[in-house]
Order: sequence, then C-alpha cells, then structure tokens
Amino acid sequence: MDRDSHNTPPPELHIDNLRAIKVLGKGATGTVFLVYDNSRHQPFALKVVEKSSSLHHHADRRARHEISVLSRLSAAASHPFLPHLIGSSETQEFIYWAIPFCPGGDLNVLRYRQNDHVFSPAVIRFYLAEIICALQHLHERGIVYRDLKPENILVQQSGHVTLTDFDLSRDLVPRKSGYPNFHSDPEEEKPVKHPPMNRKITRFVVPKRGGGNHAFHNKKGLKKAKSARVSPVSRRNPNDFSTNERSNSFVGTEEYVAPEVIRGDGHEFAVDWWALGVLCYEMLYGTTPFKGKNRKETFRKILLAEPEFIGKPNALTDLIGKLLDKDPTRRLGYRRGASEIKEHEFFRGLRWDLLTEVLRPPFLPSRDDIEITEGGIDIREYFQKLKLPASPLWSPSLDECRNNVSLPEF
Ligand SMILES: Nc1ncnc2c1ncn2[C@@H]1O[C@H](COP(=O)(O)OP(=O)(O)OP(=O)(O)O)[C@@H](O)[C@H]1O
Repeated sequence: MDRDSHNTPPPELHIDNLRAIKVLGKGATGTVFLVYDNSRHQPFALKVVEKSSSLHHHADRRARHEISVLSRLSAAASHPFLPHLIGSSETQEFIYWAIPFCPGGDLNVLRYRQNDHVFSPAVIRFYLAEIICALQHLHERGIVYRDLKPENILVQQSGHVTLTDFDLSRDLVPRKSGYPNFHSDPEEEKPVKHPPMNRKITRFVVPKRGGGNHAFHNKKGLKKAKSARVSPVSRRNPNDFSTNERSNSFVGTEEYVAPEVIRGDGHEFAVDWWALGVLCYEMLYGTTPFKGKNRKETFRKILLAEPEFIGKPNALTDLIGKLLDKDPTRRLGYRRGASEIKEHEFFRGLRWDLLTEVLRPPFLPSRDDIEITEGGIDIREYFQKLKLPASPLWSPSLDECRNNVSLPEF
C-alpha cells in the first residue's frame, strides 16, 4: 500500500485520540486492541504494528500489505465472512488500522470450551460452509489466504465467522481458463529441513531460491528462514511484488502446511483447501492429522502419512480425505474451486444462499463480554512500557499475554 492509498482516517481514528479498552490479542506482527469510539457508539478492533519492531523484520511492509488487502476487500460490497477496513493511518512509529470487533473470540478458543474439545458435525458443517464462502470470495479475487487455522477464524457478534490476518496472503494470476492457478514454474525447489518448533510460533517462509534477505545457509547448504515468521512480503524484492509469478516461498503454520509447500513445488489456491482439510479434522477430533513430536516429524507425516479416521467412514471423513490429498492437482477444489467442495455430500441440502440469514448460529457471544474500563489504555504508553525493563510495578495482564509468543531466531 502506498501512503496515498490509505483510507483517510476520520479524526477520531488518530492514535492519540484513542483509548483502548483492552488488548484483544497479540500476534507475530501486531497487537490488537479493543477500542470504543464514542462517535460510532460501537467498539472496533485496532491492530497496531510498531514500525521499528526489533522482533519482526519489515513489520511495516507486512502491515501495509494487510491494509491493502483489507481495503481491496472493502472496496466493493464487503463480504459477510470477511472483515472490512474501517480506517487506517500511520505515525512515525506505528501503522494501525481498524476492523470490526469480533466478540466471540476465535475457533480454537471456542473448541476448547466444548466437551472433549471437539465440535459436532452439525457445527462443523456450519463453520466450514462459511469459511468456504470466505475463501471462495478471496480466490475469485486472485487472493490465496495461506494462513487458514482456527486462531484466524473469529466469531462475530452475530455468531457468524470472519477470517482475520491477511499479512501472509498473496496475489496469484488466474489461469487463462478455468479456476485460477499459478503460472507453472519449471524451477523445482528442493525439500527444506527445519529444526523443531512449536505450533504457536510457527509461521515461516523459506524464500524462493536465490532470493530473500533473511535466508542463510546451514552446514548442508540448505536455506532456512532466519526468523521464525517472515511474511512473503519481506521475502520479495520490489519487482517480485507483482502478481505474475508462482510462489515458491514457504508459508504457513507448521501443522497446516500443505505437502507441496514443504516440497517447494510452488503452491497455489489448493493450499487453502488442504488447510481446510486440516482444520476440519482438528474440529472433529481435537487434534491435527499430522502432528509429530517436532517439526521434522510433522513434515514427514504431512508428506507421507495418511490421516487416521476413527469410527465408520462417513461424508465428513470422506470430505476430509479428499481435501487432504497430497497431490494438489487431485485435491478437492483444485479444478473448480469452492463449487466443487460445496457439491460434496457432506453439504447436501445446505442452502448456501441463505447462510447469512441463519439467525441462530451455533454459538452467540454474550453481550456482556465488553467491559468498558475507566480510563482505558493509552496505546502509545502501552508500547513505551513494553520497552522498559521488567518492573514489578507493571506487567501485562493475562489478557495482554494470551497470544504473546516469543519468536526464536534461527
Ligand atoms: N477483529 C477482531 N476482533 C477480536 N479479536 C481480534 C480481532 N482481530 C484480531 N483479534 C485478536 O488478536 C489476535 C492477533 O491478531 P492477528 O492474528 O491479526 O495478529 P498477527 O500479528 O497478524 O498474528 P499472527 O501471529 O497470526 O500473524 C487474534 O488471534 C485475535 O485473538
């Protein structure tokens, strides 16, 4: 996003005029605050990225990329299961933008609240249907999401879902005919080996061969990402940032990464359908299908192991199996995109056109979730305090720590 393409923020969206009610979450790049705006009489979520963050290379570029995706998504009528950009701005220190607040938390938190930490097939059907519609909307606009996981699926006040976090998304070139795809790239990537890493801290990119500022060579000459989580934006040189190349960057959250990404074959929209299969499996069984003791084992399983299903095969396990086809060209959704998945038996009888009309989604957030605290948090001060050496007089609240993961450099 260039500076001029920013939506001009309304004056009340200036960071110095905002007081946050609480920290909603912290991700690898940003801190998300709940902000109550008097003039709008409704709260919104404000994602704030520190430009100079020492933890994240090119945090500003990634933030701009996310804003630009959000503003594209908001340009025409916004999609009911995708966020729209309320406004964005920047100061010398921060880039920040506002999106609607989702009081229901994310699907991971919601799953943990269920008995046995799993959702019923009926609930899975509802959420999957909405996620498929959101992905379809992105794919039709040439955007591959690349970061589908329960933590990025938020529940709106209405109980419907919204996808969040677009900084790893990428533009692809549609095929001349049929479902959009990458142009094929004859150059093949070698498999990349990675040290073990925990799921919570695993979003990473291995750059396309020959590129990438943060790549380094290990003893075997294989490139590794220096940072645990470097977005594709930071990997691209300016000429790369166009839409006309197949991506060989390595992106995603370890347990959700598609086999073609690990193989370095270049990847396309089908990675989102793979991740949908993993998500569906996790919602059904409470664990992801290829989880190993460490990253190496997880990747080995992703490449070689078949998902294990418990009990009798049924429409849902059939759907998962077809989404988890290791060959992306045979994977459900590869040929005709979301339409192919919507036609699967698991969704038989579902009125896709009436999804938004469902008045009683499986879970409705309670209205009392928003407590407006006196005074609130001064956002600038919040970041300043983070820079101070740990003091017994001030420490982030549990809420503030919830998603605060440290990122090992390697
Ligand atoms: N609109 C929203 N409403 C409520 N909570 C939100 C909203 N947006 C984000 N959050 C919370 O903030 C957390 C971090 O947000 P987000 O995933 O966008 O940040 P990030 O830095 O890009 O994270 P990641 O590490 O996944 O890249 C989310 O997991 C979620 O808990």
